[in-house]
Amino acid sequence: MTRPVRIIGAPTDYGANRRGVDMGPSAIRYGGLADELAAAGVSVSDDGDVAAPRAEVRDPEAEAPSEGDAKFLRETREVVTALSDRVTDALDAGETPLVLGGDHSVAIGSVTGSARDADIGLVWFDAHGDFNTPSTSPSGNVHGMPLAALLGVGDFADTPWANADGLREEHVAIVGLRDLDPTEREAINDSDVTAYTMSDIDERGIDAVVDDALDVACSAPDGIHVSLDLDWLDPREAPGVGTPVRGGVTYREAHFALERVAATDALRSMEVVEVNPILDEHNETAALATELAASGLGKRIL
Ligand SMILES: NC(=[NH2+])NCCC[C@H](N)C(=O)O
Ligand SMILES: [Mn+2]
Ligand SMILES: [Mn+2]
Repeated sequence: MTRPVRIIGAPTDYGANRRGVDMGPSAIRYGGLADELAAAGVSVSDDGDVAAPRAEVRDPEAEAPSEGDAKFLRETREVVTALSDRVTDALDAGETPLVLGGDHSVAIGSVTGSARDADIGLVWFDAHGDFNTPSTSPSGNVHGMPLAALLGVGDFADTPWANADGLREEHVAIVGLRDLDPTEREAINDSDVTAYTMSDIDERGIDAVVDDALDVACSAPDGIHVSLDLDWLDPREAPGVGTPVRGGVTYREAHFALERVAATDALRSMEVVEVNPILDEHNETAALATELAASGLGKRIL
């Protein structure tokens, strides 16, 4: 990893219906991110946070927060639009953007920013498909929708602020699925996205699955974006997440996967999301996010 890394915080919890995940960027920085990366020989700078307006302190003259099928969609749009520009700026400067969430809706900003004028691949490490749309979502929470939004699925067709220009379904791999809503399962099956469940990992091992997923993403010409939702890991390893699901990958499997990411030399941009300090135990999930980001960016044991 020769390119410098630029950290960009996206402190929003609008997509998770307001539950504390907006403190993720602070917790991850506090978990020692800059030191961890520096120790790995990565040159790193911190671009601070994008503005994420607090619903509580909004100008009373402003429009009321949006509700309905997708909660806080207008607020989410504000944050991810700003994030998207910051990510593109980092890439234009020859740096690798590392986005700190925030809930997973921030991926709409990171990936649109990374896929501007570039045909990129995407690996989505997650217990969930995040493939809902406003009309199919059972919760209305936008963090369950970013992948569908980026790909222009269903209601998200022709939503320029949320659709990633240079991203095609053929170049997207989801890894570690174990919790899907019925309509999401259908939409993923109908798409050209490649999806690997925890059963695939049980059967074939993390190495075969991750290598196949990376092949899918790396078939895009301009590098890959890696989106790491901390609920990808088993909740015993990562308790500080809002939507934990039993039966996730282990600590070692997660490091292995991110080391493989680094080995491709194709990493263009990355994000770690869904760290919720309110639900965490002694910041261990934030510290884990820090470690895994470092592995993805080239940290080696030896
Ligand atoms: N990024 C996440 N943690 N997503 C969880 C989504 C959970 C559920 N499928 C929903 O749409 O509400
Ligand atoms: Mn998830
Ligand atoms: Mn997710």
